[in-house]
Amino acid sequence: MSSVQSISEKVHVASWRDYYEITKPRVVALLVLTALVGMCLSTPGAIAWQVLIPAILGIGFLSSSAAAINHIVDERIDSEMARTHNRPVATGRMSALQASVFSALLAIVGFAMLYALVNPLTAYLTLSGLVGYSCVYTMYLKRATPQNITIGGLAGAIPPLLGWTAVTNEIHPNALLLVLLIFTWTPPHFWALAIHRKDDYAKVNIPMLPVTHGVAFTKTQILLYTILLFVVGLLPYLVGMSNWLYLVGAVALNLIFFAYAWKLKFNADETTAMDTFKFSIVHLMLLFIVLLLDHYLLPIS
Ligand code: HEM
Ligand SMILES: CC(C)=CCC/C(C)=C/CC/C(C)=C/COP(=O)(O)OP(=O)(O)O
Repeated sequence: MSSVQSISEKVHVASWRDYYEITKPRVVALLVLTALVGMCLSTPGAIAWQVLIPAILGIGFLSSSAAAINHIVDERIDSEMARTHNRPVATGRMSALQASVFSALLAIVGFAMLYALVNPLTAYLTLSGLVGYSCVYTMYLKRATPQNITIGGLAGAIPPLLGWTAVTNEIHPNALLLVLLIFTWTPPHFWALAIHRKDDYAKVNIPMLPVTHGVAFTKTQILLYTILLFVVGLLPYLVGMSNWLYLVGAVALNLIFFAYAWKLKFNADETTAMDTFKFSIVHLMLLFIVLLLDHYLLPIS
């Protein structure tokens, strides 16, 4: 490291790129997509842009704020793990104060937009997602129990409900079904990565499942969750919320996810865990796109 670089790090020279990075933009993009699908599925009609735009921005801002808090709280462990050591707050390019001010601004603007331009129910539910992820999961569960991500996953699963309530101002069972889909998807999504990064988590004493219960047990759990996800994936069709197009898409995607999990359990090579993790992201994105296509191409009368 050059001396210029080390001096600039000490005075916390954060660029716009660092601010962007601490919002976890790709995670938030997928969260917002699931919220958008929740909005669209809540009504057969079109969504008024006066609701659509503040809802998407408000949910996006509060999720980004939560992601920034995660970077602040995890400064020490992030700086010690290979995957995260170069993060803006962990390296010191950005101070915790800078990140806190940025996060607070995002939270205030996001909450105000939802409260004033969407509805208070959506504002409070989104705030509960922020508290769930940044306080309950990051500050407590992550460090306390190997079931951290199964329970904490509820915060990341909530966006379809937020989209739904933004349009209808009510908590509908179908919206909860979309939440359940993401809730069931989260363990195989994360544990596949955790297997690959097991040594990182062990080094910083974070009790992720592969560290506490071993890789073989975690692989079994991943396989079982993909079976559960297959069953949960049938529900939108079975309750009459979605049509055959969704059913075909969900069955295909969930079978592929199961095949990855099977390979991971019984025939893994060194790339299988990361391949499974990467596929999980494509899987969720396509699943929600299929929900959307099904909703608009094959409307339920
Ligand atoms: C408690 C629940 C969850 C945990 C513990 C978790 C964990 C992780 C971790 C550790 C990464 C790697 C991040 C990195 O290396 O930068 C990741 C990536 C990702 N996650 Fe999750 N995740 C969760 C829920 C979700 C949810 C609900 C979504 C979206 C609906 C999501 C979408 C993504 C995406 C898109 C990436 C790729 C990010 C990138 O390439 O920059 N995750 N997740
Ligand atoms: C308002 C609302 C819906 C908030 C939810 C916000 C949100 C960003 C959820 C994503 C979950 C996630 C990426 C967890 C990983 O955290 P980690 O600390 O285990 O992963 P890391 O080591 O990569 O930081």
